[in-house]
Formats: sequence, C-alpha cells, structure tokens
Amino acid sequence: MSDKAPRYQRILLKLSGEALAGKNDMGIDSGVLDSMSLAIAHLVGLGVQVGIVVGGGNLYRGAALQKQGLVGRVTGDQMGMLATVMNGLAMRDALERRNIKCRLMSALPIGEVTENYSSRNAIRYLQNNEVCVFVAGTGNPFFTTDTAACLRGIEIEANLILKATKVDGVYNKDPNTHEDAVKYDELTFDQVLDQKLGVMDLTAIALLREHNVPLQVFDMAKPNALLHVVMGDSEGTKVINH
Ligand SMILES: Nc1ncnc2c1ncn2[C@@H]1O[C@H](COP(=O)(O)OP(=O)(O)OP(=O)(O)O)[C@@H](O)[C@H]1O
Ligand SMILES: O=c1ccn([C@@H]2O[C@H](COP(=O)(O)O)[C@@H](O)[C@H]2O)c(=O)[nH]1
Repeated sequence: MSDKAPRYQRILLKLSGEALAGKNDMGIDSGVLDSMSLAIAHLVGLGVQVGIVVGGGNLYRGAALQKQGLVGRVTGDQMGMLATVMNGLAMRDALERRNIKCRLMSALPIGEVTENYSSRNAIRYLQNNEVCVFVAGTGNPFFTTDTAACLRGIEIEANLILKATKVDGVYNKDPNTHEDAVKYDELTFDQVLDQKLGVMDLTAIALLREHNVPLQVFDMAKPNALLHVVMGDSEGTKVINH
C-alpha cells in the first residue's frame, strides 16, 4: 500500500447484520467479526474517525416476526432494535481486544449496558480517536438501520457513509435473485430513487440526497475493500448527488 493519506477523515460504516452471520443463517460469525475489527483497527491507525451502525437482520427483523404471528409489528421492531445492541456489544469487545478505544451508544436507554446516544458526545469521542458503535437503530419502530446509519452519519458530519454488505455494489436489480443483474460503478441518488434500487431503503437514500452526503456500497467479505474505499480507490458502487 502506498503512503498516501486517507481521502475521508470521518466515516460512518453501516455493517449489515446478515453479513455478520457469515456463512451461517443467523447469529454472529467470530471470523467475520475478527476480520472486520482488524480492518477497522487499520483505519483508526491511519487517523480515520470511525462511527459504526450495526444491523440486526442476523438475529431479528420486526416485519418477519410479525409475519410469523409471533408478536405485533412494534414489539417485533423493538426486538430487532435490541438485536442490534447484541451485535454492537460483540463488535465493541472485538475492537477492544485489538486495543481500540470504543464507545457503545444506544438510541434506547439500556442502563449500564450502553451509554445514551448524543451527537455532541459522539463527535467529542471521535475527535479523541475513539470508535463509536451506534446501536438500537433510530430508537423508533418502522425504521431500519440503513436509515439510522444515514441519520447518524449526517449528525456526526461524516464525509462518507459506507454500506458494508453481502453484495459488491448496487445493481440494476437484486443480484441475489437475478443472474443477469448488472453492477453500477457510480450512480446518483435520483437514479436509485427513480429505479427503486433495493440495496438501501429509500428513506435512507432520500436523507443522503437532501444532505448531500455520498454513499459507497461494497462487499464486507472482500479483503481490503474497506481500506480501498477510505483511500478513495475504486471499489463497489459510489452514489452521489450529481
Ligand atoms: N439493486 C440492488 N443492488 C444490490 N443489492 C440489492 C438490490 N436490490 C436488493 N438488493 C439486496 O439488498 C441486500 C443488501 O441488504 P443487507 O443485507 O445489507 O440488508 P440490511 O437490511 O441493510 O441489513 P440486515 O442484514 O442487518 O437486515 C443484498 O443482499 C441484496 O440481495
Ligand atoms: O430504527 C430502527 C432500526 C431497526 N429497527 C428494527 O430492527 C430490525 C433490524 O434492523 P435491520 O435494519 O433490518 O438490520 C429491523 O428489521 C427493525 O425491525 C427499527 O425498528 N428501527
């Protein structure tokens, strides 16, 4: 790797819950956690300020729980938000094992397990080179952790939102269900909204368009992909305003 400086000084990284499960159907894969924490530690070593939002799809999704008839939607969404807290606890410990200072900040107050989210405190911690892991999504049902990631990214004044997921970018249709799907290298938010491209929910995309914060979607399992994105190298799909 060259000695050029990172292009982005402060980032918000969205980690998909589903991708945290690795090759399993659900739960947390220790190998995935280990490689993600190593990649994040590398960025911190380069002086990049890192905020993280973790998803919960590897454990619970409110809409799916409601569909099963287990609970109502609001209860299901609360279970989903609590699932993100569990993923966040695992990520915090994985980072701390690498001697990275880390704060776990929750949108829902959970006593001594997490500290309450505050954008002012988060920015102070980031300036002190502490990683902030934001959990419990937005704290409200009927939202997703994609929207939470964009919201937190805007609040902490991140230069880029990174969506680390199981696919290697944004396609013209879902690549998991269409073999002939074609990947984009670059897109505008308007194109994502007009074509209803499903890689991120449309509320999240609309927020980024309004606040003019770029988004990059890339494969969480690809070695060095996170580093390439932060260095400004070509990776995955970049979504911008124009
Ligand atoms: N046009 C598209 N381009 C790329 N991926 C798409 C597209 N449409 C739908 N997808 C799907 O979006 C998924 C990415 O979402 P992801 O797995 O990150 O889920 P999430 O809901 O954000 O997180 P979680 O797993 O925590 O619920 C991909 O696995 C892919 O199947
Ligand atoms: O702001 C939010 C964020 C999430 N939820 C619930 O949590 C699950 C898991 O989040 P993913 O984005 O799917 O990873 C989600 O399905 C919702 O049920 C929420 O209610 N509010």
